[in-house]
Amino acid sequence: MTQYFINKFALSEKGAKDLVKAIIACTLTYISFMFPVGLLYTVLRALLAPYIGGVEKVLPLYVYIIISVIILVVIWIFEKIQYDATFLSSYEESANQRISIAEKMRKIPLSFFGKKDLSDLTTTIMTDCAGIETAFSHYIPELFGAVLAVVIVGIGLLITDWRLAAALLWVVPIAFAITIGGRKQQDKANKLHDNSKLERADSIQECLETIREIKANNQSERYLEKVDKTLRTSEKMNIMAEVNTAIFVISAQMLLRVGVATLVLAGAKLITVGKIDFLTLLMFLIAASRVFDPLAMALQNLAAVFATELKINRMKEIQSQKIQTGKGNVEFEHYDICFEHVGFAYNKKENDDLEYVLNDVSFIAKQGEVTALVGPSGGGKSTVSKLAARFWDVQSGKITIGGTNISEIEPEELLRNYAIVFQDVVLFNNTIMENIRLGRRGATDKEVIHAAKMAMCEEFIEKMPLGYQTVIGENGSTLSGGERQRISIARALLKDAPVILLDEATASLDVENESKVQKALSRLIRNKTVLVIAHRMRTIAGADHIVVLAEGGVAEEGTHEELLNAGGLYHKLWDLQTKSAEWTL
Ligand SMILES: Nc1ncnc2c1ncn2[C@@H]1O[C@H](COP(=O)(O)OP(=O)(O)OP(=O)(O)O)[C@@H](O)[C@H]1O
Repeated sequence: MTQYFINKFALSEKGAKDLVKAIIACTLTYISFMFPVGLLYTVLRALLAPYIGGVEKVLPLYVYIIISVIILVVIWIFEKIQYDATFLSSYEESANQRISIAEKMRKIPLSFFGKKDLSDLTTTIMTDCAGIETAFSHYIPELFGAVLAVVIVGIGLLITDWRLAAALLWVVPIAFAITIGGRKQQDKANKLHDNSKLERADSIQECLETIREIKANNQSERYLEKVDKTLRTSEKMNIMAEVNTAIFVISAQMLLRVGVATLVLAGAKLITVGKIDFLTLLMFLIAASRVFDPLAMALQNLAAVFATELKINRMKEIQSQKIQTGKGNVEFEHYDICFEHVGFAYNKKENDDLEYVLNDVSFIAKQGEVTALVGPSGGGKSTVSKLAARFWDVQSGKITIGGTNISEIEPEELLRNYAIVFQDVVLFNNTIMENIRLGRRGATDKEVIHAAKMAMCEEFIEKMPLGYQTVIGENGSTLSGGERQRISIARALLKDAPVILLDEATASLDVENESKVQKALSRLIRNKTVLVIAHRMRTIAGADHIVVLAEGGVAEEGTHEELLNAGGLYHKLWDLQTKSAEWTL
Protein backbone atom coordinates (compact mmCIF):
# COMPACT_ATOMS: atom_id res chain seq x y z
CA MET A 1 0.00 0.00 0.00
CA THR A 2 2.76 2.42 1.04
CA GLN A 3 4.76 1.55 -2.08
CA TYR A 4 1.67 2.10 -4.24
CA PHE A 5 1.28 5.63 -2.88
CA ILE A 6 5.01 6.35 -3.28
CA ASN A 7 4.82 5.42 -6.98
CA LYS A 8 1.41 6.84 -7.70
CA PHE A 9 1.70 10.20 -5.97
CA ALA A 10 5.51 10.78 -5.94
CA LEU A 11 5.52 10.75 -2.14
CA SER A 12 8.40 10.16 0.24
CA GLU A 13 8.22 6.96 2.30
CA LYS A 14 7.18 8.95 5.36
CA GLY A 15 4.61 10.87 3.30
CA ALA A 16 3.11 7.61 2.01
CA LYS A 17 2.97 6.15 5.54
CA ASP A 18 1.29 9.34 6.80
CA LEU A 19 -1.21 9.10 3.95
CA VAL A 20 -2.11 5.53 4.96
CA LYS A 21 -2.59 6.77 8.54
CA ALA A 22 -4.75 9.64 7.27
CA ILE A 23 -6.92 7.23 5.27
CA ILE A 24 -7.38 4.95 8.30
CA ALA A 25 -8.24 7.99 10.42
CA CYS A 26 -10.79 9.22 7.85
CA THR A 27 -12.36 5.77 7.64
CA LEU A 28 -12.67 5.57 11.42
CA THR A 29 -14.20 9.06 11.56
CA TYR A 30 -16.81 8.22 8.92
CA ILE A 31 -17.63 4.94 10.65
CA SER A 32 -17.91 6.72 14.00
CA PHE A 33 -20.63 8.94 12.46
CA MET A 34 -22.76 5.77 12.40
CA PHE A 35 -22.59 5.34 16.20
CA PRO A 36 -25.27 7.97 16.92
CA VAL A 37 -27.48 6.24 14.32
CA GLY A 38 -27.08 2.95 16.18
CA LEU A 39 -27.84 4.64 19.51
CA LEU A 40 -30.87 6.43 18.11
CA TYR A 41 -32.16 3.16 16.66
CA THR A 42 -31.74 1.39 20.00
CA VAL A 43 -33.47 4.18 21.96
CA LEU A 44 -36.36 4.44 19.52
CA ARG A 45 -36.80 0.68 19.44
CA ALA A 46 -36.92 0.59 23.26
CA LEU A 47 -39.32 3.56 23.53
CA LEU A 48 -41.64 2.40 20.78
CA ALA A 49 -41.60 -1.28 21.78
CA PRO A 50 -45.17 -1.17 23.18
CA TYR A 51 -46.52 0.20 19.88
CA ILE A 52 -44.60 -1.84 17.37
CA GLY A 53 -44.54 -5.04 19.35
CA GLY A 54 -41.48 -6.37 21.08
CA VAL A 55 -40.01 -6.55 24.54
CA GLU A 56 -37.19 -4.01 24.43
CA LYS A 57 -36.18 -2.74 27.84
CA VAL A 58 -35.78 1.01 28.34
CA LEU A 59 -32.56 1.76 30.22
CA PRO A 60 -32.35 4.62 32.71
CA LEU A 61 -31.83 8.05 31.09
CA TYR A 62 -28.33 8.52 32.58
CA VAL A 63 -27.12 5.38 30.74
CA TYR A 64 -28.14 6.90 27.40
CA ILE A 65 -26.47 10.18 28.40
CA ILE A 66 -23.25 8.36 29.30
CA ILE A 67 -23.31 6.39 26.02
CA SER A 68 -23.94 9.64 24.09
CA VAL A 69 -21.01 11.34 25.80
CA ILE A 70 -18.77 8.33 25.09
CA ILE A 71 -19.81 8.42 21.42
CA LEU A 72 -19.10 12.15 21.23
CA VAL A 73 -15.66 11.65 22.82
CA VAL A 74 -14.87 8.80 20.43
CA ILE A 75 -15.92 10.94 17.42
CA TRP A 76 -13.83 13.85 18.76
CA ILE A 77 -10.77 11.59 19.20
CA PHE A 78 -11.11 10.17 15.68
CA GLU A 79 -11.57 13.67 14.22
CA LYS A 80 -8.46 14.86 16.09
CA ILE A 81 -6.43 11.88 14.80
CA GLN A 82 -7.72 12.59 11.30
CA TYR A 83 -6.84 16.28 11.60
CA ASP A 84 -3.28 15.54 12.72
CA ALA A 85 -2.79 12.77 10.20
CA THR A 86 -4.13 14.75 7.24
CA PHE A 87 -3.31 18.41 7.78
CA LEU A 88 -0.12 18.39 9.79
CA SER A 89 1.58 15.58 7.90
CA SER A 90 0.43 16.76 4.48
CA TYR A 91 1.94 20.21 5.09
CA GLU A 92 5.15 18.58 6.29
CA GLU A 93 5.24 16.38 3.18
CA SER A 94 4.50 19.33 0.93
CA ALA A 95 7.36 21.32 2.50
CA ASN A 96 9.67 18.31 2.01
CA GLN A 97 8.52 17.99 -1.61
CA ARG A 98 9.33 21.63 -2.30
CA ILE A 99 12.76 21.25 -0.68
CA SER A 100 13.47 18.05 -2.61
CA ILE A 101 12.51 19.76 -5.92
CA ALA A 102 14.77 22.69 -5.08
CA GLU A 103 17.58 20.23 -4.19
CA LYS A 104 16.99 18.38 -7.44
CA MET A 105 17.10 21.61 -9.44
CA ARG A 106 20.48 22.44 -7.93
CA LYS A 107 21.84 19.28 -9.50
CA ILE A 108 19.99 19.11 -12.81
CA PRO A 109 22.15 20.17 -15.77
CA LEU A 110 21.35 23.54 -17.31
CA SER A 111 20.15 21.82 -20.49
CA PHE A 112 16.91 21.00 -18.62
CA PHE A 113 16.28 24.68 -17.86
CA GLY A 114 16.88 25.53 -21.52
CA LYS A 115 13.96 23.30 -22.46
CA LYS A 116 11.62 24.46 -19.68
CA ASP A 117 10.50 28.00 -19.30
CA LEU A 118 10.69 29.75 -15.98
CA SER A 119 6.96 30.14 -15.44
CA ASP A 120 6.49 26.39 -16.00
CA LEU A 121 9.00 25.62 -13.24
CA THR A 122 7.62 28.32 -10.95
CA THR A 123 4.14 26.86 -11.45
CA THR A 124 5.37 23.37 -10.58
CA ILE A 125 7.10 24.54 -7.42
CA MET A 126 4.45 26.96 -6.19
CA THR A 127 1.03 26.14 -7.66
CA ASP A 128 1.39 22.40 -8.24
CA CYS A 129 2.88 21.84 -4.79
CA ALA A 130 0.02 23.85 -3.25
CA GLY A 131 -2.51 21.82 -5.30
CA ILE A 132 -0.91 18.56 -4.20
CA GLU A 133 -0.92 19.80 -0.61
CA THR A 134 -4.72 20.26 -0.78
CA ALA A 135 -5.06 16.84 -2.41
CA PHE A 136 -3.21 15.18 0.47
CA SER A 137 -4.93 17.14 3.21
CA HIS A 138 -8.44 16.75 1.75
CA TYR A 139 -9.18 14.86 -1.45
CA ILE A 140 -7.18 11.66 -1.19
CA PRO A 141 -7.71 10.71 2.49
CA GLU A 142 -11.40 11.69 2.30
CA LEU A 143 -11.88 9.74 -0.93
CA PHE A 144 -10.26 6.53 0.30
CA GLY A 145 -11.76 7.01 3.78
CA ALA A 146 -15.28 7.42 2.39
CA VAL A 147 -14.94 4.40 0.12
CA LEU A 148 -13.59 2.19 2.91
CA ALA A 149 -16.22 3.43 5.36
CA VAL A 150 -19.01 2.74 2.86
CA VAL A 151 -17.69 -0.78 2.29
CA ILE A 152 -17.60 -1.46 6.04
CA VAL A 153 -20.95 0.22 6.80
CA GLY A 154 -22.40 -1.44 3.67
CA ILE A 155 -21.42 -4.86 5.01
CA GLY A 156 -23.12 -3.94 8.32
CA LEU A 157 -26.29 -2.87 6.47
CA LEU A 158 -26.24 -6.04 4.34
CA ILE A 159 -26.05 -8.13 7.50
CA THR A 160 -28.90 -6.11 9.06
CA ASP A 161 -31.18 -6.43 6.02
CA TRP A 162 -29.74 -7.35 2.65
CA ARG A 163 -32.85 -6.27 0.72
CA LEU A 164 -32.84 -2.71 2.06
CA ALA A 165 -29.05 -2.54 1.73
CA ALA A 166 -29.21 -3.61 -1.92
CA ALA A 167 -32.03 -1.08 -2.59
CA LEU A 168 -29.85 1.66 -1.09
CA LEU A 169 -26.36 0.78 -2.33
CA TRP A 170 -26.91 -0.40 -5.95
CA VAL A 171 -26.29 3.17 -7.10
CA VAL A 172 -22.80 3.41 -5.56
CA PRO A 173 -20.79 1.39 -8.15
CA ILE A 174 -22.69 3.05 -11.00
CA ALA A 175 -22.01 6.55 -9.59
CA PHE A 176 -18.28 5.76 -9.39
CA ALA A 177 -18.35 4.23 -12.89
CA ILE A 178 -19.85 7.48 -14.28
CA THR A 179 -17.13 9.61 -12.66
CA ILE A 180 -14.32 7.25 -13.70
CA GLY A 181 -15.80 6.86 -17.20
CA GLY A 182 -15.53 10.60 -17.72
CA ARG A 183 -11.88 10.63 -16.81
CA LYS A 184 -10.51 10.86 -20.35
CA GLN A 185 -12.72 13.83 -21.06
CA GLN A 186 -11.81 15.48 -17.75
CA ASP A 187 -8.08 14.86 -18.28
CA LYS A 188 -8.27 16.50 -21.69
CA ALA A 189 -10.07 19.57 -20.33
CA ASN A 190 -7.76 19.78 -17.30
CA LYS A 191 -4.68 19.57 -19.52
CA LEU A 192 -5.97 22.38 -21.75
CA HIS A 193 -6.70 24.41 -18.64
CA ASP A 194 -3.24 23.75 -17.16
CA ASN A 195 -1.55 24.70 -20.44
CA SER A 196 -3.57 27.89 -20.68
CA LYS A 197 -2.56 28.73 -17.09
CA LEU A 198 1.12 28.26 -18.04
CA GLU A 199 0.68 30.48 -21.10
CA ARG A 200 -1.02 33.07 -18.92
CA ALA A 201 1.82 33.04 -16.38
CA ASP A 202 4.33 33.14 -19.24
CA SER A 203 2.79 36.13 -20.94
CA ILE A 204 2.46 38.11 -17.69
CA GLN A 205 6.05 37.31 -16.74
CA GLU A 206 7.33 38.23 -20.21
CA CYS A 207 5.34 41.46 -20.12
CA LEU A 208 6.86 42.44 -16.76
CA GLU A 209 10.38 41.49 -17.82
CA THR A 210 10.25 43.35 -21.11
CA ILE A 211 8.17 46.35 -20.06
CA ARG A 212 11.06 48.72 -20.94
CA GLU A 213 11.43 47.37 -24.49
CA ILE A 214 7.64 47.33 -24.99
CA LYS A 215 7.37 50.99 -23.99
CA ALA A 216 10.47 51.99 -25.98
CA ASN A 217 8.92 50.45 -29.10
CA ASN A 218 5.51 51.94 -28.37
CA GLN A 219 3.96 48.49 -28.37
CA SER A 220 2.10 48.63 -25.02
CA GLU A 221 -1.37 48.44 -26.57
CA ARG A 222 -0.52 45.60 -28.94
CA TYR A 223 1.27 43.68 -26.24
CA LEU A 224 -1.52 44.10 -23.69
CA GLU A 225 -3.96 42.77 -26.28
CA LYS A 226 -1.85 39.61 -26.42
CA VAL A 227 -1.83 39.33 -22.61
CA ASP A 228 -5.59 39.95 -22.57
CA LYS A 229 -6.07 37.15 -25.08
CA THR A 230 -4.15 34.64 -22.93
CA LEU A 231 -6.18 35.74 -19.86
CA ARG A 232 -9.44 35.27 -21.72
CA THR A 233 -8.36 31.89 -23.09
CA SER A 234 -7.36 30.77 -19.62
CA GLU A 235 -10.73 31.85 -18.22
CA LYS A 236 -12.51 29.96 -21.01
CA MET A 237 -10.44 26.82 -20.37
CA ASN A 238 -11.10 27.11 -16.65
CA ILE A 239 -14.86 27.21 -17.25
CA MET A 240 -14.61 24.31 -19.71
CA ALA A 241 -12.64 22.19 -17.21
CA GLU A 242 -15.15 22.98 -14.44
CA VAL A 243 -18.16 22.21 -16.67
CA ASN A 244 -16.58 18.96 -17.84
CA THR A 245 -15.97 17.81 -14.28
CA ALA A 246 -19.38 19.06 -13.12
CA ILE A 247 -21.26 17.09 -15.82
CA PHE A 248 -19.88 13.77 -14.60
CA VAL A 249 -19.75 14.51 -10.87
CA ILE A 250 -23.23 16.04 -10.67
CA SER A 251 -24.72 13.17 -12.69
CA ALA A 252 -23.09 10.68 -10.33
CA GLN A 253 -24.25 12.62 -7.26
CA MET A 254 -27.81 12.78 -8.61
CA LEU A 255 -27.80 9.05 -9.08
CA LEU A 256 -26.85 8.61 -5.41
CA ARG A 257 -30.11 10.36 -4.49
CA VAL A 258 -31.99 7.77 -6.56
CA GLY A 259 -30.64 5.21 -4.09
CA VAL A 260 -32.66 6.88 -1.29
CA ALA A 261 -35.80 6.75 -3.45
CA THR A 262 -35.38 3.05 -4.22
CA LEU A 263 -34.74 2.45 -0.51
CA VAL A 264 -38.05 4.12 0.39
CA LEU A 265 -39.92 2.16 -2.29
CA ALA A 266 -38.36 -1.16 -1.31
CA GLY A 267 -38.88 -0.35 2.41
CA ALA A 268 -42.55 0.54 1.89
CA LYS A 269 -43.11 -2.69 0.04
CA LEU A 270 -41.34 -4.75 2.73
CA ILE A 271 -43.37 -3.02 5.50
CA THR A 272 -46.65 -3.68 3.71
CA VAL A 273 -45.84 -7.40 3.40
CA GLY A 274 -44.72 -7.43 7.04
CA LYS A 275 -41.08 -8.36 6.38
CA ILE A 276 -39.65 -5.35 8.28
CA ASP A 277 -40.93 -2.76 10.70
CA PHE A 278 -40.95 1.01 10.19
CA LEU A 279 -38.01 1.52 12.60
CA THR A 280 -35.67 -0.58 10.47
CA LEU A 281 -36.54 1.53 7.42
CA LEU A 282 -36.03 4.70 9.48
CA MET A 283 -32.59 3.48 10.56
CA PHE A 284 -31.66 2.77 6.94
CA LEU A 285 -32.85 6.26 5.94
CA ILE A 286 -30.70 7.90 8.64
CA ALA A 287 -27.77 5.67 7.68
CA ALA A 288 -28.27 6.66 4.02
CA SER A 289 -27.83 10.33 4.88
CA ARG A 290 -24.67 9.49 6.83
CA VAL A 291 -23.22 7.34 4.07
CA PHE A 292 -24.22 9.40 1.06
CA ASP A 293 -22.86 12.74 2.25
CA PRO A 294 -19.23 11.51 2.38
CA LEU A 295 -19.88 9.51 -0.79
CA ALA A 296 -21.09 12.58 -2.70
CA MET A 297 -17.96 14.36 -1.47
CA ALA A 298 -15.84 11.35 -2.49
CA LEU A 299 -17.10 11.62 -6.09
CA GLN A 300 -16.06 15.26 -6.14
CA ASN A 301 -12.72 14.31 -4.60
CA LEU A 302 -12.21 11.58 -7.19
CA ALA A 303 -12.47 14.18 -9.97
CA ALA A 304 -10.07 16.42 -8.05
CA VAL A 305 -7.60 13.52 -7.70
CA PHE A 306 -7.66 13.10 -11.51
CA ALA A 307 -6.71 16.77 -11.86
CA THR A 308 -4.01 16.39 -9.21
CA GLU A 309 -2.43 13.51 -11.12
CA LEU A 310 -1.52 15.92 -13.94
CA LYS A 311 0.31 18.06 -11.39
CA ILE A 312 1.96 15.01 -9.88
CA ASN A 313 3.18 13.93 -13.34
CA ARG A 314 4.81 17.33 -13.84
CA MET A 315 6.53 16.95 -10.49
CA LYS A 316 7.62 13.40 -11.35
CA GLU A 317 9.15 14.73 -14.58
CA ILE A 318 11.44 16.98 -12.55
CA GLN A 319 12.15 14.28 -9.98
CA SER A 320 13.12 11.80 -12.71
CA GLN A 321 15.67 14.09 -14.38
CA LYS A 322 19.20 12.77 -14.44
CA ILE A 323 21.38 14.82 -12.15
CA GLN A 324 25.03 15.70 -12.53
CA THR A 325 27.06 13.72 -10.05
CA GLY A 326 30.75 13.14 -9.40
CA LYS A 327 33.53 12.93 -6.86
CA GLY A 328 33.81 15.40 -4.01
CA ASN A 329 37.08 16.52 -2.38
CA VAL A 330 39.19 16.32 -5.52
CA GLU A 331 42.80 17.44 -5.14
CA PHE A 332 44.26 19.01 -8.28
CA GLU A 333 48.00 19.00 -8.98
CA HIS A 334 47.55 21.82 -11.44
CA TYR A 335 44.67 23.70 -13.05
CA ASP A 336 45.32 23.32 -16.77
CA ILE A 337 41.97 23.05 -18.59
CA CYS A 338 42.16 20.77 -21.59
CA PHE A 339 39.48 20.42 -24.29
CA GLU A 340 39.98 17.13 -26.18
CA HIS A 341 37.91 16.66 -29.35
CA VAL A 342 34.83 18.15 -27.67
CA GLY A 343 31.50 17.90 -29.47
CA PHE A 344 28.44 19.54 -27.95
CA ALA A 345 24.80 20.16 -28.85
CA TYR A 346 22.18 22.07 -26.88
CA ASN A 347 19.30 20.56 -28.79
CA LYS A 348 18.22 17.77 -31.07
CA LYS A 349 17.11 18.29 -34.64
CA GLU A 350 13.65 17.29 -35.81
CA ASN A 351 14.99 13.91 -36.96
CA ASP A 352 16.41 13.36 -33.43
CA ASP A 353 20.04 13.86 -34.55
CA LEU A 354 22.04 16.21 -32.35
CA GLU A 355 22.36 19.82 -33.50
CA TYR A 356 26.07 20.30 -32.80
CA VAL A 357 27.25 23.82 -31.96
CA LEU A 358 30.81 22.61 -31.15
CA ASN A 359 32.64 20.05 -33.22
CA ASP A 360 35.97 18.45 -32.39
CA VAL A 361 37.18 21.40 -30.30
CA SER A 362 40.65 20.84 -28.82
CA PHE A 363 42.90 23.35 -27.03
CA ILE A 364 44.63 23.82 -23.69
CA ALA A 365 44.18 26.74 -21.30
CA LYS A 366 47.30 26.53 -19.16
CA GLN A 367 47.65 27.55 -15.55
CA GLY A 368 49.56 30.82 -15.25
CA GLU A 369 48.45 31.92 -18.72
CA VAL A 370 45.60 34.00 -20.08
CA THR A 371 43.80 32.13 -22.83
CA ALA A 372 41.50 34.28 -24.94
CA LEU A 373 38.58 32.99 -27.00
CA VAL A 374 37.78 35.13 -30.00
CA GLY A 375 35.80 34.72 -33.18
CA PRO A 376 32.66 35.74 -34.99
CA SER A 377 29.36 35.97 -33.13
CA GLY A 378 27.77 32.54 -32.63
CA GLY A 379 31.12 30.79 -33.08
CA GLY A 380 30.80 29.05 -29.71
CA LYS A 381 32.93 31.16 -27.32
CA SER A 382 30.40 31.41 -24.47
CA THR A 383 29.47 27.76 -24.93
CA VAL A 384 33.12 26.75 -24.50
CA SER A 385 33.52 28.83 -21.33
CA LYS A 386 30.31 27.40 -19.84
CA LEU A 387 31.31 23.85 -20.71
CA ALA A 388 34.63 24.45 -18.94
CA ALA A 389 32.59 25.00 -15.76
CA ARG A 390 30.38 21.94 -16.42
CA PHE A 391 27.19 23.93 -16.83
CA TRP A 392 26.39 21.23 -19.37
CA ASP A 393 27.98 17.83 -20.04
CA VAL A 394 29.59 17.32 -23.43
CA GLN A 395 28.30 14.74 -25.89
CA SER A 396 31.68 13.65 -27.24
CA GLY A 397 35.33 14.09 -26.33
CA LYS A 398 36.23 15.31 -22.85
CA ILE A 399 37.24 18.33 -20.82
CA THR A 400 39.81 17.84 -18.09
CA ILE A 401 41.10 20.03 -15.30
CA GLY A 402 44.45 19.05 -13.81
CA GLY A 403 44.09 15.78 -15.76
CA THR A 404 40.71 14.83 -14.22
CA ASN A 405 37.66 14.62 -16.47
CA ILE A 406 35.29 17.31 -15.20
CA SER A 407 32.30 15.07 -15.83
CA GLU A 408 33.62 12.93 -12.94
CA ILE A 409 33.72 15.85 -10.51
CA GLU A 410 30.69 16.86 -8.46
CA PRO A 411 29.56 20.20 -10.02
CA GLU A 412 29.53 22.19 -6.78
CA GLU A 413 32.98 20.82 -5.86
CA LEU A 414 34.26 21.81 -9.33
CA LEU A 415 32.79 25.31 -9.14
CA ARG A 416 34.55 25.90 -5.83
CA ASN A 417 37.64 26.30 -8.00
CA TYR A 418 36.10 28.79 -10.44
CA ALA A 419 35.49 32.51 -10.29
CA ILE A 420 33.18 33.50 -13.12
CA VAL A 421 32.20 36.92 -14.43
CA PHE A 422 29.52 36.93 -17.10
CA GLN A 423 28.34 39.82 -19.19
CA ASP A 424 24.78 39.32 -17.89
CA VAL A 425 25.42 40.03 -14.25
CA VAL A 426 22.93 38.60 -11.76
CA LEU A 427 22.51 40.54 -8.54
CA PHE A 428 20.18 39.90 -5.65
CA ASN A 429 17.77 42.21 -3.88
CA ASN A 430 20.10 42.61 -0.95
CA THR A 431 22.81 44.97 0.27
CA ILE A 432 25.93 45.66 -1.78
CA MET A 433 27.97 44.05 1.01
CA GLU A 434 26.04 40.76 0.75
CA ASN A 435 26.00 40.82 -3.05
CA ILE A 436 29.79 40.93 -3.09
CA ARG A 437 30.11 38.46 -0.20
CA LEU A 438 28.35 35.92 -2.40
CA GLY A 439 31.79 35.39 -3.96
CA ARG A 440 33.04 33.81 -0.74
CA ARG A 441 30.66 33.03 2.09
CA GLY A 442 32.27 33.82 5.40
CA ALA A 443 34.47 36.62 4.04
CA THR A 444 34.85 39.45 6.55
CA ASP A 445 33.51 42.96 5.86
CA LYS A 446 37.12 44.12 5.55
CA GLU A 447 37.82 41.54 2.83
CA VAL A 448 34.61 42.49 0.97
CA ILE A 449 35.53 46.19 1.10
CA HIS A 450 39.06 45.41 -0.14
CA ALA A 451 37.67 43.46 -3.13
CA ALA A 452 35.21 46.29 -3.86
CA LYS A 453 38.04 48.81 -3.88
CA MET A 454 40.10 46.65 -6.26
CA ALA A 455 37.11 46.40 -8.63
CA MET A 456 36.69 50.21 -8.58
CA CYS A 457 33.32 49.99 -6.80
CA GLU A 458 34.27 52.41 -4.03
CA GLU A 459 33.47 55.61 -5.93
CA PHE A 460 29.81 54.74 -6.57
CA ILE A 461 29.26 52.92 -3.27
CA GLU A 462 30.38 56.00 -1.33
CA LYS A 463 27.69 58.07 -3.03
CA MET A 464 24.92 55.70 -1.95
CA PRO A 465 22.78 56.66 1.07
CA LEU A 466 23.78 53.68 3.20
CA GLY A 467 27.08 52.83 1.50
CA TYR A 468 27.75 49.10 1.56
CA GLN A 469 24.47 48.53 3.41
CA THR A 470 22.39 49.97 0.55
CA VAL A 471 19.86 47.50 -0.85
CA ILE A 472 20.18 47.52 -4.64
CA GLY A 473 16.72 46.30 -5.75
CA GLU A 474 15.77 43.26 -7.77
CA ASN A 475 18.76 42.24 -9.92
CA GLY A 476 20.49 45.50 -8.98
CA SER A 477 17.84 47.60 -10.74
CA THR A 478 19.08 50.78 -9.06
CA LEU A 479 22.59 50.41 -10.54
CA SER A 480 24.03 51.18 -13.98
CA GLY A 481 25.36 48.40 -16.23
CA GLY A 482 28.99 49.31 -15.46
CA GLU A 483 28.32 49.40 -11.69
CA ARG A 484 26.65 46.00 -11.80
CA GLN A 485 29.59 44.60 -13.71
CA ARG A 486 32.08 46.00 -11.20
CA ILE A 487 30.17 44.34 -8.34
CA SER A 488 30.39 41.06 -10.21
CA ILE A 489 34.15 41.56 -10.69
CA ALA A 490 34.49 42.34 -6.96
CA ARG A 491 32.81 39.00 -6.24
CA ALA A 492 35.36 37.21 -8.42
CA LEU A 493 38.25 39.09 -6.78
CA LEU A 494 36.90 38.09 -3.37
CA LYS A 495 36.60 34.44 -4.38
CA ASP A 496 40.18 34.39 -5.62
CA ALA A 497 39.70 30.94 -7.18
CA PRO A 498 42.41 29.13 -9.21
CA VAL A 499 40.35 29.20 -12.44
CA ILE A 500 38.89 32.43 -13.75
CA LEU A 501 36.32 32.69 -16.54
CA LEU A 502 35.71 36.19 -17.86
CA ASP A 503 32.94 36.38 -20.47
CA GLU A 504 32.83 39.99 -21.69
CA ALA A 505 33.61 40.92 -18.09
CA THR A 506 34.56 44.52 -18.81
CA ALA A 507 32.27 45.17 -21.78
CA SER A 508 29.96 47.57 -19.91
CA LEU A 509 32.78 49.70 -18.48
CA ASP A 510 33.98 53.01 -19.88
CA VAL A 511 37.59 53.18 -21.05
CA GLU A 512 38.87 54.76 -17.83
CA ASN A 513 37.22 52.22 -15.56
CA GLU A 514 38.07 49.35 -17.87
CA SER A 515 41.78 50.01 -17.64
CA LYS A 516 41.57 50.37 -13.83
CA VAL A 517 39.56 47.15 -13.46
CA GLN A 518 41.91 45.36 -15.79
CA LYS A 519 44.79 46.38 -13.57
CA ALA A 520 42.96 44.79 -10.64
CA LEU A 521 42.19 41.72 -12.71
CA SER A 522 45.82 41.36 -13.78
CA ARG A 523 46.75 41.17 -10.08
CA LEU A 524 44.02 38.59 -9.55
CA ILE A 525 45.01 36.34 -12.43
CA ARG A 526 48.62 35.78 -11.49
CA ASN A 527 49.43 32.03 -11.58
CA LYS A 528 45.80 31.18 -12.39
CA THR A 529 44.09 29.55 -15.35
CA VAL A 530 42.28 32.35 -17.10
CA LEU A 531 39.81 31.98 -19.95
CA VAL A 532 38.73 35.33 -21.40
CA ILE A 533 36.11 36.23 -23.97
CA ALA A 534 36.11 39.80 -25.24
CA HIS A 535 34.78 41.36 -28.39
CA ARG A 536 37.17 44.31 -28.13
CA MET A 537 40.26 42.77 -29.72
CA ARG A 538 42.63 45.15 -27.99
CA THR A 539 41.43 43.74 -24.64
CA ILE A 540 42.83 40.32 -25.51
CA ALA A 541 45.80 41.30 -27.67
CA GLY A 542 48.11 40.78 -24.69
CA ALA A 543 46.81 37.26 -23.93
CA ASP A 544 49.39 34.45 -23.76
CA HIS A 545 47.33 32.24 -26.01
CA ILE A 546 44.47 33.07 -28.38
CA VAL A 547 42.01 30.47 -29.66
CA VAL A 548 39.94 31.58 -32.65
CA LEU A 549 36.56 29.84 -32.70
CA ALA A 550 34.39 29.89 -35.81
CA GLU A 551 31.40 27.78 -36.77
CA GLY A 552 31.81 25.61 -33.68
CA GLY A 553 35.43 24.65 -34.31
CA VAL A 554 38.94 25.93 -33.63
CA ALA A 555 39.88 27.93 -36.75
CA GLU A 556 43.37 28.86 -35.56
CA GLU A 557 45.38 29.46 -32.37
CA GLY A 558 48.56 31.19 -31.25
CA THR A 559 49.73 34.52 -29.87
CA HIS A 560 48.54 37.88 -31.18
CA GLU A 561 51.69 38.30 -33.33
CA GLU A 562 51.61 34.73 -34.65
CA LEU A 563 47.96 35.05 -35.65
CA LEU A 564 48.44 38.45 -37.28
CA ASN A 565 51.36 37.05 -39.28
CA ALA A 566 49.32 34.00 -40.29
CA GLY A 567 46.92 36.35 -42.11
CA GLY A 568 43.86 34.22 -41.37
CA LEU A 569 40.51 34.87 -39.69
CA TYR A 570 42.11 36.60 -36.67
CA HIS A 571 43.92 39.01 -38.97
CA LYS A 572 40.64 39.75 -40.74
CA LEU A 573 38.79 40.37 -37.45
CA TRP A 574 41.61 42.60 -36.19
CA ASP A 575 41.53 44.66 -39.39
CA LEU A 576 37.76 44.99 -39.23
CA GLN A 577 37.88 46.26 -35.64
CA THR A 578 40.70 48.66 -36.35
CA LYS A 579 38.68 50.10 -39.24
CA SER A 580 35.46 50.32 -37.22
CA ALA A 581 37.36 52.21 -34.49
CA GLU A 582 37.95 54.96 -37.06
CA TRP A 583 34.29 55.03 -38.06
CA THR A 584 32.24 58.05 -36.94
CA LEU A 585 28.61 59.10 -37.28
N1 LIG B 1 21.07 27.95 -24.46
C1 LIG B 1 21.18 27.70 -25.75
N2 LIG B 1 20.33 26.86 -26.36
C2 LIG B 1 20.43 26.58 -27.67
N3 LIG B 1 21.37 27.09 -28.48
C3 LIG B 1 22.25 27.94 -27.95
C4 LIG B 1 22.21 28.29 -26.56
N4 LIG B 1 23.21 29.16 -26.31
C5 LIG B 1 23.85 29.33 -27.48
N5 LIG B 1 23.29 28.60 -28.44
C6 LIG B 1 23.74 28.50 -29.86
O1 LIG B 1 25.07 28.00 -29.85
C7 LIG B 1 25.86 28.66 -30.81
C8 LIG B 1 27.09 29.25 -30.13
O2 LIG B 1 26.65 30.26 -29.24
P1 LIG B 1 27.63 31.02 -28.27
O3 LIG B 1 26.83 31.91 -27.40
O4 LIG B 1 28.52 30.04 -27.61
O5 LIG B 1 28.47 31.87 -29.31
P2 LIG B 1 29.44 33.10 -29.04
O6 LIG B 1 30.60 32.87 -29.91
O7 LIG B 1 29.70 33.26 -27.58
O8 LIG B 1 28.54 34.29 -29.58
P3 LIG B 1 28.60 35.84 -29.18
O9 LIG B 1 29.93 36.35 -29.55
O10 LIG B 1 27.52 36.46 -30.01
O11 LIG B 1 28.31 35.93 -27.70
C9 LIG B 1 24.97 29.70 -31.46
O12 LIG B 1 24.52 29.17 -32.67
C10 LIG B 1 23.81 29.88 -30.50
O13 LIG B 1 22.63 30.16 -31.19
